[in-house]
Amino acid sequence: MSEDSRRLRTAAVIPAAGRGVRLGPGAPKALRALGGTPMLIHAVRAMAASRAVSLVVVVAPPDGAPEVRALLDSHTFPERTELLVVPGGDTRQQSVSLGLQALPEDVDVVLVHDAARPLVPVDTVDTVINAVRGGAPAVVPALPLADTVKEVRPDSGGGSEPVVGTPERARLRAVQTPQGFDRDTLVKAHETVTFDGEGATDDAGMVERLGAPVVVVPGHEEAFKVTRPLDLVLAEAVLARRRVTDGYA
Ligand SMILES: Nc1ccn([C@@H]2O[C@H](COP(=O)(O)OP(=O)(O)OP(=O)(O)O)[C@@H](O)[C@H]2O)c(=O)n1
Ligand SMILES: C[C@](O)(CO)[C@H](O)COP(=O)(O)O
Repeated sequence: MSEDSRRLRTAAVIPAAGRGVRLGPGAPKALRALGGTPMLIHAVRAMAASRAVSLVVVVAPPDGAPEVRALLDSHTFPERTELLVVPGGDTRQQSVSLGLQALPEDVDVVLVHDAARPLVPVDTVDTVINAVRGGAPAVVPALPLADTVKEVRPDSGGGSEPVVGTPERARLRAVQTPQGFDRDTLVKAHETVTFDGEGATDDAGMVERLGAPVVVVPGHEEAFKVTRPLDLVLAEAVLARRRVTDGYA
């Protein structure tokens, strides 16, 4: 049996090491409550809801791995789901790299999913996995934009920014997670691609730099990222509706 034919497992890496500065003061964002349960627990359950996902690697705040392990141990997940916890880094990119390093050899498909997207539906997770299993090396769930987007020249000072252009909206997509990858492609991207400034804002962007194809599949409105306080209000409302209509825990 070749090495590749033994790799048949799908894992999810959940970067959860961010502070959540834009959400305001408090605990690290992934540990803040949504419907009385930490956002991270919702995100892990969202990945574990897919029958294809048998391993979830949680990337904890750098000094918080023991607390995150204890938190996971105090909640229930499907029996089929193995959970690992590793400490994260200073940037999202570093945290994802540290999560990838923890993957066992038999994993061939990797999802990378923000802890800050706790309510992604399982159908979206499965759509991404199926597209990777169907042969795409990198798959991104995304939605068309509601707003028109302007490209500006930032840092011009004085509170106003000159507009450089207006990209054609019909060609733009707002990308979400989980992003799905052939493991070797994603690892190569993390080992070889470097970004200046803010760094890569998503993993698919790193794979694009490798020159490998990246495809978009339909995302979901409820896969939005909890970034600012208003997002938390929306997340609480979605969760409350699910609890009434779907019996969601
Ligand atoms: N050093 C970091 C920074 C971010 N993340 C994770 O990357 C995801 C997306 O990042 P974002 O929403 O920007 O989270 P924060 O960095 O926590 O937010 P902020 O920029 O407002 O501080 C989150 O699940 C966050 O925990 C991470 O694992 N390690
Ligand atoms: C990966 C991501 O969620 C795709 O939209 C996004 O780029 C993360 O950005 P953040 O600034 O780290 O939240």
